[in-house]
Amino acid sequence: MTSITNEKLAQRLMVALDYPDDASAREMIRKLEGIPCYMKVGMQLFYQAGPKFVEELKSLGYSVFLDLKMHDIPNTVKSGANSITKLGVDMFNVHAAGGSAMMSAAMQGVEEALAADSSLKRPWVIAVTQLTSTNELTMNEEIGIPGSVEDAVIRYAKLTAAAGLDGVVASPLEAEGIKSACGADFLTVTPGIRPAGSAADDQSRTKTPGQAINGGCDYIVVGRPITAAADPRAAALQILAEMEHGQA
Ligand SMILES: O=C(O)c1cc(=O)[nH]c(=O)n1[C@@H]1O[C@H](COP(=O)(O)O)[C@@H](O)[C@H]1O
Repeated sequence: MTSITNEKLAQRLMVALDYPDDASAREMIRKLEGIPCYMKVGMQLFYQAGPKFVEELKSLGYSVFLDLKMHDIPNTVKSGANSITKLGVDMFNVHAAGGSAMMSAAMQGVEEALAADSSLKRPWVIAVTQLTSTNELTMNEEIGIPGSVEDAVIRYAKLTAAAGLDGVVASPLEAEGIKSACGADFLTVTPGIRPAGSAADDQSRTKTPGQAINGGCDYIVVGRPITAAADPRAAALQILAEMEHGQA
């Protein structure tokens, strides 16, 4: 049976609270009560529920990944990162496609917030490489990046590491390559997680929770396989069990 107090696993499952309002998100949080996990707040929920909801999650004791995927000119991303750091989140992201000046500016925004308020904790800052919904055909023919997705992801990961960020968002297929290119301590946060037999939905590059953990992913991000399940609590426990035992 899964030990739901296992702190290590608690730091490795991130539940994507992709909901249109705080009431619906709260209902899911209630169903998952006692299950150790990060909570991920994305654009849909944050644009409706805002900083207050982040505060609520923090007061409930959750670690929070604020997934707003910033991608703008360096000065704007620096200011955004500064504001996000003041929210007290544990992790946030930018797009690596914004380039190294933009990513360094994000880090500067974080540092300035910390310098102004010593009670703040430094959040992990990570960069999205190629979205897990992207396949090679789309990347080559629509986005205009040649070569394999893995090569493009690793190129972005190296750029991200050089800019001083803590890690990347990538698919579980690329985690091993990222670790060998950027070092074991460079974080791999991986959506595109689908338990065996579940629908891929709009994800293109997927692995099961067990395969992801075996493949060196540090954190796995799971939305619909938990939130759209008939019994979300059972689905989350099943994923934790698979993570713990490393089953495919
Ligand atoms: O940054 C992210 O979290 C992210 C990056 C990416 O490349 N792919 C991706 O799916 N995500 C997010 O991860 C979650 C995956 O949700 P499900 O597909 O429902 O498991 C969603 O909230 C996405 O916004």
